[in-house]
Amino acid sequence: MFLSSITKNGTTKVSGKITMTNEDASRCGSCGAKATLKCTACGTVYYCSKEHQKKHWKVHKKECLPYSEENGPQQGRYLVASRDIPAGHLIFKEKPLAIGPPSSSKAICLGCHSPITSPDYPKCPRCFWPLCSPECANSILHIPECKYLSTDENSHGPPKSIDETPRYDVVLLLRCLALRNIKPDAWKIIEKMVSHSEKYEKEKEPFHMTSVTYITEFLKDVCDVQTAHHVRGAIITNAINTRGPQGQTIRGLYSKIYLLNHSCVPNVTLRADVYSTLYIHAAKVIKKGDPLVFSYVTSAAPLWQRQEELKCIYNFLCKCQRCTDPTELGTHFSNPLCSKCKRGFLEPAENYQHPWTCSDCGESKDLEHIIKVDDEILDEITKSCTSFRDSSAMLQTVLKSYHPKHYVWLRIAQTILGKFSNENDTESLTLRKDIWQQVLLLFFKIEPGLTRRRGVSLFHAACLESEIFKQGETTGKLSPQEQLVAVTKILYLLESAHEIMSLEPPNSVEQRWLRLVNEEISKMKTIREKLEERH
Ligand SMILES: C[S@@+](CC[C@H](N)C(=O)[O-])C[C@H]1O[C@@H](n2cnc3c(N)ncnc32)[C@H](O)[C@@H]1O
Repeated sequence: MFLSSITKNGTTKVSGKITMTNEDASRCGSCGAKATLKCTACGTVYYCSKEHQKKHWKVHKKECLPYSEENGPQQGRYLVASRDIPAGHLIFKEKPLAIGPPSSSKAICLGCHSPITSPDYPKCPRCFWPLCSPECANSILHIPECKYLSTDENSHGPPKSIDETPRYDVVLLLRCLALRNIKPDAWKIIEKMVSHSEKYEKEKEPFHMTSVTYITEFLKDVCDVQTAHHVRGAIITNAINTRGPQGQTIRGLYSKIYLLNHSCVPNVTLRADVYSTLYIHAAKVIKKGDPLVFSYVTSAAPLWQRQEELKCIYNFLCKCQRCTDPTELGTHFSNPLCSKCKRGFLEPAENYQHPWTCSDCGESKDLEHIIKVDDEILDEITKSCTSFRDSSAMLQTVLKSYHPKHYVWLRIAQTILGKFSNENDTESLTLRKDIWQQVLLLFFKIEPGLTRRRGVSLFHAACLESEIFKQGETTGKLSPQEQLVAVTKILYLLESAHEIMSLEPPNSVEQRWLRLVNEEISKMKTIREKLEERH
């Protein structure tokens, strides 16, 4: 028959685009009869025969998703590209199953998620939690948790001020639990999520325990302790942070996005609109069979910081291409120069915590020592960053102890760029532009492709080039030919930034970047036209 090989998750591949499934029989997408074959590419549509699959392809190809779900012993379930996906392609977008404030938040309205800034905020008449207006007490968003929160007879839960507090952690937890009755299908997905709750329970992690104790001991009839541990763990492991219209942080759980596994060399990007709909794009060309991965932690953190966070929150050791290469893809992002021979770099063995050994002379140091030296240097330089010229001289000094793509260099570079963004003499502009270009080269390695970080860096580099061009134009230092070359370079940078920024979803806070890039592009095009006319 069609059978040729067995895949990891117990399905049997056939030539072409169809798979035998040993799941319960479903209905044929073409005729509605009982079906035991399913589309291999997306795994969502079933067929009773190969012929009916062929017949249905005209309709299905418009909806056939470019990914499918797989399962592995180490990494659990994950999504895999079922065909080659071009860079920038919108792989899918998804609305949240449930949204709520992050685990720790300043006062935020539970009816509409607006930040609350006045200490005289209105309170919900039933549960006494802060709102932005009395009308929000009856918002659809607030009703589900209000039912539970209002059983807190002694008002242990409501925040007592507008300051940041972890009390908001329970809100999303209760909204998820409310789905058991409101949306049972969504609840089934949450039940299946990885939660690592045994770990949180065993370690008695204080934030976890406080929320679980509150909803099981102070509120009536919410759920049993095991369910509370699971849901709280599932939120911590799977929720994604987004931003509301006023820039406020909100977190949400999603029905497919949670299946994206982690890599420190991501190939997809997540972008959100203000309604927390997430857009998943290919950051670069993704080959058929590649897992779809994004980074759970910031790519700008050194190896040990990324690994500790992944272990502590997500309970695994990352074995991605970047983490297993002792030079982190040739960047030496976490490797200091050996202080003994000054030729080699200190590199970790398989376990990042083992003594780090010089690649040239074999000298070794403990991770603790490396972190201490990095912290001291960062502290000293950040404190003495008082003038732009001194700071950029320090950036050069740092290169005596670190590679130009090391994270200590990056942190100092970012501090300088932030602190001296208004220094506009030609020398400072040129130095800042050079720093941005080095930052860009680094991100090209650690956050490659169509990522927002690269888009923003390209835009900043273009704006500095543009400022230098304008000063050269005013002082008459540039010949018409040199002007044309400079404008062409600026337009190239801006158009590269545009390619990335155009992936920002409609109704997103980040659309402002796209507007800025578009404005600069049209200004530069007008200048180029005038120059070409003169030429
Ligand atoms: C958001 S979930 C991803 C989906 C998950 N694999 C599942 O089966 O539901 C995050 C969890 O997946 C696992 N995971 C994600 N990326 C991994 C990786 N690169 N290596 C090992 N485990 C990984 C970890 O258990 C992590 O806590």
